[in-house]
Amino acid sequence: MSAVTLSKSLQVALLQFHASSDKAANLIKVTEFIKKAVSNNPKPQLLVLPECFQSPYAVDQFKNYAEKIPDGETTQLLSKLARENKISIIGGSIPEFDELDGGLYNTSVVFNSFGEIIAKHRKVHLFDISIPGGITFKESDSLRPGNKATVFEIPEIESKFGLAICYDIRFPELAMIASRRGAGIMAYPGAFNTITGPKFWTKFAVARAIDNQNYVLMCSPARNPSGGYQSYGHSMVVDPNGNVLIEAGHDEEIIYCELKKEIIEEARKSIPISIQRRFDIYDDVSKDPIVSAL
Ligand SMILES: NC(=O)CCC(=O)C(=O)O
Repeated sequence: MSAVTLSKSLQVALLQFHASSDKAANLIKVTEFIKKAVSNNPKPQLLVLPECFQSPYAVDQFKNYAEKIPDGETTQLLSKLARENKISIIGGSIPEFDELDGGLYNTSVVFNSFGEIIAKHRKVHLFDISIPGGITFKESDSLRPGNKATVFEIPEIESKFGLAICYDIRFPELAMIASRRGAGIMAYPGAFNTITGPKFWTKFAVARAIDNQNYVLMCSPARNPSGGYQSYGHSMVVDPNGNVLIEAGHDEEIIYCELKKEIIEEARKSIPISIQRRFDIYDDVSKDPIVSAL
């Protein structure tokens, strides 16, 4: 495992708000939430947005909100907001239209504090489920899956991250790959719902944190009673020992948290699972996967 890359202390903010069917209003809302978050004292160094923050979370709607990246208006707006506010942003996710292959993807774009795109993750595991009497959802009806794990570094805040989207959290490999490649933080923009959220959301956040002894950031849309898909909310930050440091309710709010490098180091030193792996009896998933930032 590479040494963990995290500045001594990092201030983060998770912005929990809901989207409506009005894209222009959604872009105004994200602008307002970012302005509010950066005016906090202490000012956060990194903002995390929710999954699908400029569109409804609906398979038959993604095409109507999809944009090219980087040319689309949402990517341009986040770049400008990152630059103007001198802040790094993990840009939740938006439906992306790729004109080269004609596909739609659920894509998260990351900006440094100069507004430059430094990472892009396309949701790898699509949310295709059917729970009798509960919820049926089939992202693959309109989306294509991404084909790589995403690990990136933000030099200005001296931190390395893994990035994945929502349902991706059910597959521990992406977080393992990131942590073994030096990430101290795993970020998941995600929109669990009122059926699977209460059962699984916190458990997965804690599991991915303990598996890898890293911080986990989960940023959800707020619940929107007048919308269709009901997001769970409960954005949270979990520390490397599996403690939930802060948790939102299900309404719109911003939560702030300080992440500390020494907590990761202590967790990994005192219970050194990271160096006790038995790759002689099972494979190291971080060895030759397809990984990149962009
Ligand atoms: N947006 C999603 O991928 C939802 C995932 C989810 O709810 C789950 O239970 O997993």
